[in-house]
Amino acid sequence: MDFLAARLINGRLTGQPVEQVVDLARIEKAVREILLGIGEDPDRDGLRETPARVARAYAELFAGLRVDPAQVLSTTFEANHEELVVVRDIDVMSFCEHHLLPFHGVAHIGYIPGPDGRITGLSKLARLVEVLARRPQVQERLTTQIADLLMAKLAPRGVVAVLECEHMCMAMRGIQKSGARTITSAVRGVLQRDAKSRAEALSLIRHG
Ligand SMILES: Nc1nc2c(ncn2[C@@H]2O[C@H](COP(=O)(O)OP(=O)(O)OP(=O)(O)O)[C@@H](O)[C@H]2O)c(=O)[nH]1
Ligand SMILES: [Zn+2]
Repeated sequence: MDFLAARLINGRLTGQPVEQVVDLARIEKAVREILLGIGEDPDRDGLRETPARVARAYAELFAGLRVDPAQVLSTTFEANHEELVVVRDIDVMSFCEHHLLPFHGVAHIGYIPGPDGRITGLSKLARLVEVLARRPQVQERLTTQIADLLMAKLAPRGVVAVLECEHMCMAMRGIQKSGARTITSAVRGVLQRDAKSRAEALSLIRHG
């Protein structure tokens, strides 16, 4: 585990330096080619360090690829709480895998702990989002992965994940529609089966 990836899991800076796990030289070479491709001079003063900077930035932005998201949810607590827990407005910054441009917005996550009442730390929900978002993604898969991992690791009675994001590939290029937000949701367990529980969860998410 390298420094950047370790920070995503638990904030402790342990593990290998990032240079040993990401091929920075390869990224640098590719960025230099891109600069040449767009007709720039990669050797001019302002751009000379750019390939190396972009390589370091990519190592950070895609650090989630080097983390097993299940590790994030390894700490759980007993709480005997079998009611809904909702964390709203978790910041999401990810990259569409089609254009490698950012999409960003918020995630709302809710779950009903299982019969053993085990809960996880609230920050772990945000860490889970980070680990899964710092990869080439599509919003639908990111949403599904969040819900499925929570189901697998916490064995809750139900899970809901809702993401609202704006995609830079729609805003800055192509159709050039800024401000359009894409909403995706994934519902599991009792929240999928029971309309009343789902309506309660979604109303907390909408009106929080
Ligand atoms: N479903 C989904 N589509 C996405 C996501 N991020 C980007 N896209 C879309 O991926 C599609 C790729 O379509 P293509 O036709 O292969 O690529 P393109 O010619 O660059 O498409 P335009 O963006 O329409 O110019 C586009 O419609 C993007 O809006 C995402 O998270 N989910
Ligand atoms: Zn895109």
